[in-house]
Amino acid sequence: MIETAGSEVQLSGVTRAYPEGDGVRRVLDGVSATLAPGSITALVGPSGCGKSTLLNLIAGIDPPDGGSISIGGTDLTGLDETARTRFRRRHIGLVFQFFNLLPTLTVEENVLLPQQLDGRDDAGTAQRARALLADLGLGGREGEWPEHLSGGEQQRVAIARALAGRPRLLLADEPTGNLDGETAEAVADSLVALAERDGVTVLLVTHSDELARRAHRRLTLRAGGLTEA
Ligand SMILES: Nc1ncnc2c1ncn2[C@@H]1O[C@H](COP(=O)(O)OP(=O)(O)OP(=O)(O)O)[C@@H](O)[C@H]1O
Repeated sequence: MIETAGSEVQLSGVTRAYPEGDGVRRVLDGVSATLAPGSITALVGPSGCGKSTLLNLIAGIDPPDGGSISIGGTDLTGLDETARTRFRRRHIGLVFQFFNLLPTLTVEENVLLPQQLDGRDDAGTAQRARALLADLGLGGREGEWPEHLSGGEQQRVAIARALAGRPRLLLADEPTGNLDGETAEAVADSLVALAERDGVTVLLVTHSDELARRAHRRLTLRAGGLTEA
């Protein structure tokens, strides 16, 4: 049993606007929610409503214009960019629609990269990376190049990379959006099963009802705010 406790995520009055024409468009207009530790939440909503924007704010990639984002008691909005990057590397796993694997690194090197960047690549890390790849059906594929893998296999590598550092929070932006139906279902099952096993808190942006159904909870972002649905 792996001991990883997910963090509680608290969003309070989060706002974010982008320039539009001569004015600004308030994409997020006071978003508040609490994600329970170890919960899996699907974030849905119409195209352009701000789902990726919100995910990027929670990841600390961008700061919000207002409000606060707290992960496991750490207020991200109180951190500068360097500290947010360090926090993200240490505590947050990210999965993207287009996998974002580095083509010049092998499968295992891709999985280990975030921890190398964080100075945490010891023997235990490599062991966990290999175990995760095996859990994801990629045992024996560690030395291959990403481009030799199918889309579903590449996304499994990205899931291993996201979980290898024992994150407290996993953020996934359309993780099955670039996969065909059957592959998408298998990848979704793996992601949910491993997240539940590790007890990691998960927020998944998705247009897929199949994926949203696997979550414990569904939040809809519409007109700048979140509703339970
Ligand atoms: N860097 C930016 N500069 C200006 N406008 C932006 C920027 N990023 C996003 N936007 C705008 O903010 C709005 C929300 O974008 P976002 O990508 O967060 O939506 P989304 O809900 O994830 O959409 P989709 O489901 O289509 O991926 C869109 O109107 C988009 O054009």
